[in-house]
Amino acid sequence: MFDELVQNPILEVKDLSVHFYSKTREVKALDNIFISLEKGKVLGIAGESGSGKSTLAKAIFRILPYNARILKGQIIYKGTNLINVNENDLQKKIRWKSIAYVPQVSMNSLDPVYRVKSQMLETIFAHEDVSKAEALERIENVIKDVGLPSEILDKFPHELSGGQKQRVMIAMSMLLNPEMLIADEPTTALDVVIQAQIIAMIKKIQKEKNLSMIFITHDLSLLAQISDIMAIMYAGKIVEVGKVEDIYYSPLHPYTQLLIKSIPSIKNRKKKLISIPGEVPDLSDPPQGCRFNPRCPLAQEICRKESPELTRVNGSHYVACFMVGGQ
Ligand SMILES: Nc1ncnc2c1ncn2[C@@H]1O[C@H](COP(=O)(O)OP(=O)(O)OP(=O)(O)O)[C@@H](O)[C@H]1O
Repeated sequence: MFDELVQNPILEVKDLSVHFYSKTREVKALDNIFISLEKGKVLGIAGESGSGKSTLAKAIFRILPYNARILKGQIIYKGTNLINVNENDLQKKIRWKSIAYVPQVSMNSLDPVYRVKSQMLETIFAHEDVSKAEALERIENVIKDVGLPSEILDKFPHELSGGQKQRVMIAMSMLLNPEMLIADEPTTALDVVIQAQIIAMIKKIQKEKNLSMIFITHDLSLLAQISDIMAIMYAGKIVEVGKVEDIYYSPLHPYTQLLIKSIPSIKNRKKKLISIPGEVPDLSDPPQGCRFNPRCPLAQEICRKESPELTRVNGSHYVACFMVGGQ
C-alpha cells in the first residue's frame, strides 16, 4: 500500500477493523485501517479525541479490552501476523522485549508501594535471566538516557514530579532493549515546557537506539516536530498519510486542512484560528459514505454514498477523499 513512502517496514497494519460491543451498541472504532512503519523512523498518528488512535495502539500491542473484537485485517510485525500469535508467545517474545508501549495514563501506572529500582529489577527479571549486577547496570544506563539522576532509583513514585514519573515510564519501556516503541500521548498531562523537554528526550533516544516508533497525539504541531511520516485519523479511518512536509505544510484532505487551521501557532501568533464545524460522529452509527461528509465543506453526493479509499495522489502522499486527486 505505501510502497512509495516506506521501503523497509518493520510493521504493517493491513485492512484492520475493530469493533467494541456492549449490550446495546456496536462501536465501529477502527475501519479498514492501513499503516506502515519504516524501520528506525517515527510514524506520527494524529486525530481528534475518539478517532481511534488508542484503539489502534492497543490492537498492535494486543491488549484490547475484553469487549473488543478484531473483525478482519493483519498486523504484520517483522513478517509475523501478530493477530495469530498466542498470548504466551506474545508475553515471552513480543511485548516489552521487542515492542514496548508507553500508554496514555502511564504516569499513574507505577506501583506506589515499591521504589523505582525494585520495579525496574522486577521488569527485567520477569523477562530475562540475567545477574543482578547486569540488571542494575542496565537500569543505571536507561535512567541516564532519560535524563534523570540515579538517586531517583531509590525513590517511591509519590516522591517524583509528573515529568519525572513519565521519564521513569519511558526508561522502563527501554529496559529490555525493544526495537519498536508505541508512545500514546506520552506528554499530555504535563505542562508545555516539560512536554517539550520530554519530546526532545524521546527523539534523542529514538535516534540513538534507531528505534522504530509510533507516536500518537492529538497535537499536530508537536507531531510534526517528532515524526518522519504522519497519518491523520478521523472517526476510525485513516484519511491522509505522507511525509511531514506534505501533511503539515501541504495537506490535501479537507479534515487535515481544518485540523491544522484549528491549532494555535507559537511562531505565528496572529494566525486566525478556525474551529472545525460540527462534532465527531457517534461511532455506533457513523455517517454513511465518507465519515467526514457531514462536516466537510467540499462534500458532494458521492461522499454521502460511498466511502473513499486511501489512494496515492502524488509522489508519496496518500489521501482518502473523492474531491482530491480525481478518485
Ligand atoms: N472499551 C470500550 N468500549 C466501548 N467503546 C470504546 C472502548 N474504548 C474505546 N471506545 C470507543 O472507541 C472509539 C475510539 O476510541 P479511542 O480511545 O481509540 O480514541 P482516541 O483517538 O484514542 O481518543 P483520545 O484522544 O480521547 O484518547 C471512541 O468512540 C470510544 O468511545
